[in-house]
Amino acid sequence: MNNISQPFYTFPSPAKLNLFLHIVGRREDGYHELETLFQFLDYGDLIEISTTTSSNEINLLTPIAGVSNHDNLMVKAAILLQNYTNCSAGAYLKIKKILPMGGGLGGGSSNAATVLLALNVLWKLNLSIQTLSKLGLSLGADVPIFINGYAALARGVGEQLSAVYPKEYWYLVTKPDVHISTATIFNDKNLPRNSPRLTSNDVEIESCRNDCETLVINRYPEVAKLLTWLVEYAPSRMTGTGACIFSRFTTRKEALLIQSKLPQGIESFVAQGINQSNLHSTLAEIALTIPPNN
Ligand SMILES: C[C@@](CO)(OP(=O)(O)O)[C@H](O)COP(=O)(O)OP(=O)(O)OC[C@H]1O[C@@H](n2ccc(N)nc2=O)[C@H](O)[C@@H]1O
Ligand SMILES: Nc1ncnc2c1ncn2[C@@H]1O[C@H](COP(=O)(O)OP(=O)(O)O)[C@@H](O)[C@H]1O
Repeated sequence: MNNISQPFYTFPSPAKLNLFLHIVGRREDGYHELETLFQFLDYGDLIEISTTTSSNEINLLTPIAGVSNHDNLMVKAAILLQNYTNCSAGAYLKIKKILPMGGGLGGGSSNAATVLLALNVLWKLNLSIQTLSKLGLSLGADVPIFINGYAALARGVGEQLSAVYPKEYWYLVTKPDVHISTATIFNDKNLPRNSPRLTSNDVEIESCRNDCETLVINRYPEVAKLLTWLVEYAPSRMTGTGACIFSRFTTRKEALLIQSKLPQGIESFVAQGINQSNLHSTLAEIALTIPPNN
């Protein structure tokens, strides 16, 4: 039996969209240099955390199918933070997984960022956003944007962030029935890697693109078919290395209408693009409720 005596606190773990994604070069270690515009969605997973001082174990009470607890980015994030700070406390973690995995919505990275930020508060570690971002980057290239919590134009592998304020449209997000691995796309010899670098941060999203999209369309007919269907209704583009596609609408009502017409069997949801992650307001609220000697 688990001896859980402290309350569980609930934290959101939102999705991200890459409103565009340009590949501008490749580093010597093989990683690609990107210029990508990140915005959050008001939609994502929910993570519950309870801390303990009676053991330093990290217990994930809700395993994710297909991911061993040992490999789960939530567990890895908690252990990384413990080791970095020599923290002797432990934690119980639960997740309500809502985001599709491997869809380019950044769910795993978001989960890692939520655990880092939440345990920093619950364990009272007081690490800065900069330090947490650096730690998070070792878990995945998308972790720093979720730690940062503001929409941003990202350079490097996604860790050099400049604040931007794209319009907060409504999106219909659809998932073709394929799993695309980030590594497979980045390792493909046909991936274009030489987009010109942006000359300013003030960019027109419509005139940009996702440099992975053509390759993915050529390799995965399910993605090509769905994208061809969606562009008849709204501007639509792939996020990350796929396979999810986001279609842009001015109102929620329009997005819901097209969702109702989707071909049968396509997983989808409607959400609003937001320039501040909803995790950060929750963290501030919870920080105020934690007793000083907890
Ligand atoms: C492409 C993006 C865009 O936001 O998102 P996703 O499609 O995964 O959501 C990210 O850069 C993905 O970041 P993340 O999913 O954290 O990637 P990682 O786990 O760090 O990397 C997986 C593998 O992809 C390759 N990789 C990743 C990022 C990058 N800039 N260049 C690469 O070449 C490397 O081979 C690496 O081993
Ligand atoms: N907590 C987690 N949530 C989702 N995926 C995880 C998690 N921990 C590890 N993973 C692994 O990370 C992979 C990428 O997942 P995810 O971040 O959702 O996709 P993407 O990088 O395409 O946005 C998954 O296929 C899974 O093997």
